[in-house]
Order: sequence, then C-alpha cells, then structure tokens
Amino acid sequence: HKDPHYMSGRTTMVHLFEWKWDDIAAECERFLGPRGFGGIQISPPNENLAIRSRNRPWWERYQPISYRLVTRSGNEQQFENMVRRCNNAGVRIYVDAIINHMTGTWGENVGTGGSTADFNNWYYPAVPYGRNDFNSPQCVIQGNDYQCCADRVRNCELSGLKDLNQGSEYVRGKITEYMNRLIDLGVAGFRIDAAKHMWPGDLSAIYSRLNNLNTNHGFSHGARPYIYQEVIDLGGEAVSRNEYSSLAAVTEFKYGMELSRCFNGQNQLRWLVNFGPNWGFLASNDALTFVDNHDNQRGHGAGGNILTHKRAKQYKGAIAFMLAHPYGRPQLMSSFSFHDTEAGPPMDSNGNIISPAINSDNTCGNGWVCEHRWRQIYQMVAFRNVAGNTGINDWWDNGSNQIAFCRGGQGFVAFNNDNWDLNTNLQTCLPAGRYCDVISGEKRNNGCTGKVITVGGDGRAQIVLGANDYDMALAIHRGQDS
Ligand SMILES: O=C(NCCCOc1c(-c2ccc(O)c(O)c2)oc2cc(O)cc(O)c2c1=O)[C@@H]1CCCN1C(=O)/C=C/c1ccc(O)c(O)c1
Ligand SMILES: [Ca+2]
Repeated sequence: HKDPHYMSGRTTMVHLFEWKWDDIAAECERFLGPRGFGGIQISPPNENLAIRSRNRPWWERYQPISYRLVTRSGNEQQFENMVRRCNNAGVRIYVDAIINHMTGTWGENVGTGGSTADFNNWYYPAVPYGRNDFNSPQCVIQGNDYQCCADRVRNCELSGLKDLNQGSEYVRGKITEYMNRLIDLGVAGFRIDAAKHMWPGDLSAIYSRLNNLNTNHGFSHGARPYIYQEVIDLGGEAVSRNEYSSLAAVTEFKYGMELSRCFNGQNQLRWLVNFGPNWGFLASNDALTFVDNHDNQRGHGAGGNILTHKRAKQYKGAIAFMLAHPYGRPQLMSSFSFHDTEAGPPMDSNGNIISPAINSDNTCGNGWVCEHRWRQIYQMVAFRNVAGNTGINDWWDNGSNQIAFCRGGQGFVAFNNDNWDLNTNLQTCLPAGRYCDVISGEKRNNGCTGKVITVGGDGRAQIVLGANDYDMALAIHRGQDS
C-alpha cells in the first residue's frame, strides 16, 4: 500500500480541493496530463451533510451522511467519467475516504443527495447504520485525551461526529463495499482521513479486504491501492504515527512545519543539508509530504505557522525545495481564495460550486488560486520527474541562507533567502551548454524567456540569485538546454 502506481516518469500529486468532477476531467486533459503530474487527491465523493446554517463551510465535506456518490462535486456518472478521462491522460485519482465517523448534529439533517438521518438515534437509513454500529458508551474526545488516552482518541467522538465502530464486521463490510466500488471505478488509492482516530488493527483488516486495482484502467495485475493515512503527530501524543506506518504510508506533518520554518526565516536554509529521516521524519517511502494542506492552510491546523499561497515568494521557495529534494512523495495544495477560515468554495446563489475560469495566461480566476498552475510550481514538477531516483550530490551553502545542490547529473537548484545577492561559481553537475532557468521563465522555441545559465565543460556555471529577485530559487535540468 506504499506505491502510488503513478504512470512511468511521474512523481507528484496535487490536491484539487473542492473541484468538481467535470472540471477535474478537463484539467487532466488540458494541463495535468501534458505537464507530467502523477495524480490528484479529490475531495470526499460520498454524500455529506449540507450545512446551510453555516453557509456551506469547507468542512461539511467531512460530515458523511451516506456512501452514495453524490456531492456538490458531481454524481456517480460524472465521477466515473472523471476517473476514466484522467487515467487516459496518465493522471491517477486518490479518494479522500472519511470512514472514522458519520455526521452529527449541526442543526441540519439533509445530505447533498437528499438523504436524511436521525442523528440523535444514530440512524442513517441511506447506508444503513444503526446504534450498534457506533462506539458505546458515547463519549467526546477532550483536549488532554490526545496526550493521555489512546483508547479515548479512538473510541470517542471528534467534535459533533458519531464515531463508527470499525471493529464490527458489519461496519467493516459497509466501508469496504464503499471503497471497493471506487476501486472498481478505476481509482488508484485513498487518503484515510482521521486515521489516528481508528485502531490500526481495524484499519489493517479493512485494507486487506480491498480489491486489487482495476486492470482495465492501466494498473498491473495484483496492484494494491496506494493508501496514505492522515495521522497528525508532531510528537508527544498518546497515539504515534509508527503504529500506522507499518500498514501503509502516513502524512508527515513535521515536514511542512519544518520547511515552513526554514523558508519563513525562522531557521537557516543551510540546516537543510540533511533534511529527511535525520530530522525525525518517517522513512522516505512511508511519507506523504506537503507544505500546507486543506486544514492547516487555514491557520488552526497542525504545525503552527505554515507557509501558504498567501506568502507567495516564500511559499514558492518551499515548494521548489520540496519538489527538488528526493525525500518522500510530495503533494501540492491547490486552493480557493478565502478570508474566513470556515468558508467553502466559490458558489452561486443556489449553493452550486462555481468552476475555475482559465485565464489567457493560464492562471485561474473565479476565486480559485490554482497554485499548480503557477510556473514556478508546475516547472518543478517536471524537474522532479527528470531527477527520477537520483540522490543529492554537490551540496553547497554559504553558511546561512544560500544553498545549492545537484540531483545526480540530471538537475541543479539554488536558493537565496539571505538579504544579499548570491553570485557564485558553482558545480551544476550538468553537461556543458546553455540552460533555461525554469523558475524565472521557460524554454520557448530555441530561447529562454527567463534567465540563461551557461555551463562550462567542467560543469561549473556563474549562479546569480539577487536578494530582490522576484523568486528565491533557480533551477536547471536536462532537456531545458537552449
Ligand atoms: O473547530 C472545529 N473542529 C474541532 C477541532 C478540529 O478537530 C477535527 C479534526 C482534528 C483536528 C486535529 C487533530 O489532531 C485531529 O486528530 C483531528 O479532524 C476532523 C476530521 C474530520 O473528518 C472532520 C472533522 O470535523 C474534524 C475535526 O473537527 C471545526 C468545526 C467542525 C469542523 N472543524 C474543523 O476544524 C475540521 C477539521 C478537519 C477536517 C478534516 C480533516 O481531514 C482535518 O484534518 C481536520
Ligand atoms: Ca474513532
């Protein structure tokens, strides 16, 4: 469950948070496929409670009312169409699976597909679930439970949510029926939401009942679903990520927290020379890495002061480092604009999600940020693909916030977070030639729209990164020589 089954030569996933299925299918064909993206995490496709009293907050997608495939993103037919078109474009689909709980009382009781439920009696007819499918006695997780009591973290309720008993054969059956339907429709794997709140033994039993991936969608025979478990664990809690990392991959929250600290100036970039397991992170193959995610980009999630698109220069620097560095399996966040941390996606007066507009310069409009369409980001996806499974070599730093390194003989990156210019002759590990910097521009016809770096026969080049340049990174790689 630790292999994403990306199409060959692809390495990176993007979370198209709250996108509709029809728009995702189009994005696979017009952008993500051609640009070498490996996969997409989609918002939960199962029916959720429509919380109109809170003006459709983003977290209503995490309030399941049934496993019917009908949400504001689309219905089952649109879902099937998206998976087929994305797989055909070489882009895999990963489903955000909300299997720890069902919605509780939020003053509403109608789902996005019209299903209703009687929360006070734990009755969900559209599944169906009844009282003995949930943990008892009822209890609610308190703040200090995270430090003291691993059993309460698993058996008690997250805020206002009814806590399923995954130890029950019937509940396991309903969950695996839901996940196997998605596998048969062609998805490549799952994000397991709130995994920390479920027993590893129960999750293991569920994972073992999942079908192999559907060979009609280009997966090899016997391929197992890629599973990455959301375990928010920055250390010091009763529940540890190590209980889950033997079963499948785990979200490495320390990664984005530490990288944010380096690129927002709290730590010096030179410390990144041994970034990876030496910093207490999971083994590379076990780690799903990211700078920000849908929860912590809103400020109250795990990790404290996380960089997001709102601090563009530092964010692009951190993302470029994540994509240039071999550790982990990276996921990019692709957001909608927000001021209110509860706000859901852009919607019309009927509560329908508004599609992203694609501008003439290929950026997004209509309230969608589309970080994945920023040149400094999508060009580094291509860099990571070219770097393949090479390691890091020829690390250089200036003793503070100027660093550079090679990926084998495939690529070279440099970063400058000091407030004075970087202007140094460095080893790029590349064959002699003129290379386009993929951060400040791109190769067009036979020229570069941004910086041009001339590499000599000894692989060395004069690297210039001004403290006041628009971006703090510079990257060149094979195939981008002009
Ligand atoms: O103040 C809130 N929640 C209490 C503090 C955050 O606790 C939650 C955590 C949570 C937070 C920190 C932890 O260390 C942890 O183990 C769990 O995970 C969730 C997962 C869900 O699927 C649905 C949820 O409502 C939650 C949730 O409320 C607001 C209002 C309700 C939703 N929500 C939220 O803030 C929703 C947050 C949310 C939603 C989906 C996620 O995948 C997620 O990571 C967080
Ligand atoms: Ca639970």
